[in-house]
Amino acid sequence: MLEVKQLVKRFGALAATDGASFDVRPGELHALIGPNGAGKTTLIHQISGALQPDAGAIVFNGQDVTRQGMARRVQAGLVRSFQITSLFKPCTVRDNLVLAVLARREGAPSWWRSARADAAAHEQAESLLARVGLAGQAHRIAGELAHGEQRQLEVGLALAARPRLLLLDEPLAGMGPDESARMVELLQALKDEGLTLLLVEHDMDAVFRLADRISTLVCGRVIASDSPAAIREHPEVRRAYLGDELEAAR
Ligand SMILES: Nc1ncnc2c1ncn2[C@@H]1O[C@H](COP(=O)(O)OP(=O)(O)OP(=O)(O)O)[C@@H](O)[C@H]1O
Repeated sequence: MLEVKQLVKRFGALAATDGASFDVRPGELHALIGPNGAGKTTLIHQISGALQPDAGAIVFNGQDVTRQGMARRVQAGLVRSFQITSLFKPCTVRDNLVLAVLARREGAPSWWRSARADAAAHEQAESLLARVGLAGQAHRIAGELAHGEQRQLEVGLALAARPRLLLLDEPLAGMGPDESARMVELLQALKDEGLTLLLVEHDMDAVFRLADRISTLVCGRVIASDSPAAIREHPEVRRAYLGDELEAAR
């Protein structure tokens, strides 16, 4: 579904990605791991279209999207989860999702109709609420949700774009154990629906529980792409990053 080929992104003298290559297969949850500063976020930004690579190629469903902008990629189904800062914090959870559904609709948005009166958008928003585990929270103000719930809503906003591949950058960051468990459950449910996911995550427990395959990025290069079992035993991965983290996740 996604082929990342020899991506290079330089910031001055630093090559944040330095010939990174890996692929994501349809229906899999693929995790991207690596030490701090390895280039994971820079890689995700290039895949989503937020950053232009200096060299290399990104192929999505057989189409070279390397020079396409973010909006075109989203239309094609390559969607990065929104950041919390793009929630409409003064609005309710339901209104956030209704607006996301309207924003992603094909063709010109019908702004002359009241968003609140759009039955189809409401129906889709209700289904998204249930999918991300916020069905009981529809009337709450988004800015007043707990951190973990805001991240669940953020996934809901991304799902409103009907992704074929959903990119998630550290969805468990800053969460307590209960919030993490809920997000892991949500990611597992999305995977069970058949959605393809690419996940950057430092929580090795979650990564090894959820991932079908794992790519390890070190100094801007993917040094191994394999099953969790093979990555766990991979000598170079253990040496570069995972020795201690893997023992803890066992
Ligand atoms: N806009 C930028 N300008 C200059 N240097 C940058 C920029 N963005 C990232 N870098 C540098 O590129 C390298 C890779 O950063 P990146 O954030 O992609 O790593 P990461 O693997 O996501 O790290 P972490 O796990 O800590 O989030 C780092 O050395 C970082 O300081």
